[in-house]
Amino acid sequence: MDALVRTFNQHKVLNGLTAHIKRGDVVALLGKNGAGKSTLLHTILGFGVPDGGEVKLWQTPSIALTQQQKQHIGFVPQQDELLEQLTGAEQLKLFSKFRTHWDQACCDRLVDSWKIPLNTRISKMSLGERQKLSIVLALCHQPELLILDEPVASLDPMARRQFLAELIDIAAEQQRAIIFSSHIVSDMERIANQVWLLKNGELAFQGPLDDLKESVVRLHFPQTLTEVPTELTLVRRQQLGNSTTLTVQDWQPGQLASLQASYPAIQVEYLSLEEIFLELNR
Ligand SMILES: Nc1ncnc2c1ncn2[C@@H]1O[C@H](COP(=O)(O)OP(=O)(O)OP(=O)(O)O)[C@@H](O)[C@H]1O
Repeated sequence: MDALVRTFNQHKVLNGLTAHIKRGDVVALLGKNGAGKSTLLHTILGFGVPDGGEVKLWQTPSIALTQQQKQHIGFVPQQDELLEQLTGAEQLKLFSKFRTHWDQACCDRLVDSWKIPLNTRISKMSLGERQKLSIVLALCHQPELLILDEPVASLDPMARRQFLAELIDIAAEQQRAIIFSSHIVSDMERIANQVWLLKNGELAFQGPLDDLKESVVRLHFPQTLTEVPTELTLVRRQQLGNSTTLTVQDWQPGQLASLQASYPAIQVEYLSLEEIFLELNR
């Protein structure tokens, strides 16, 4: 996508986003409630027309994808789009009929291990059962691009783990691109290799997860700092008794040596993705 803009009621929810994905990428899409994650995913899928810029999949604008290209996309929406009046089995049969690459063995395996009650009418299924069924539909037609909008919100911890294991297997094949939004940041940290961090309509960070984890750190000084070293990009300062902690971004490991010249006891703490997300959204 290039310079992508989406505006609702004169508010630019997406304000000029540029990013690219390729096979093997597993992108964790992070952002607070209302940051624009679903809007971005829907626009990538061609469900909404950009107000500026463009999104292309396989060199085709998303809004002009052919039926054949759409066959290569798997999507788990935040709110499922299952047909209430059908049973699970009927829904699977109907969906698979229109998919050229349907993998029945994958479907049987997931339905069995997730104990999806296929004979139950979808309107009577629990939220978690519906979410599992949506995931089966998205995963088992072997899409080249898999887009998951909060796919685990209603899953119990066991099902969540099984789902993540499936996703890790799919990601390991390096044949697909996955974009995954979730508020369970620790899950994303286990499977993602790329991060898009949406904030105020822009990508506050986009790039490899490892780069993000190296660039946002906490520096512990066992003394009260009178001033913040000018070479640091400060995110937050905390004072606890006589020690000072600085959370910084744009950290370069090479900076440590020069800081140690003035502060020999300085310590660097690397953070989890969840902590980084919280720090950058404070
Ligand atoms: N069709 C629409 N019309 C008007 N405003 C919209 C529309 N779709 C989204 N918005 C607004 O755009 C903003 C982003 O919404 P979006 O659903 O993309 O956020 P999100 O990051 O997915 O949030 P959450 O984490 O709560 O699911 C919100 O302020 C929302 O009210």
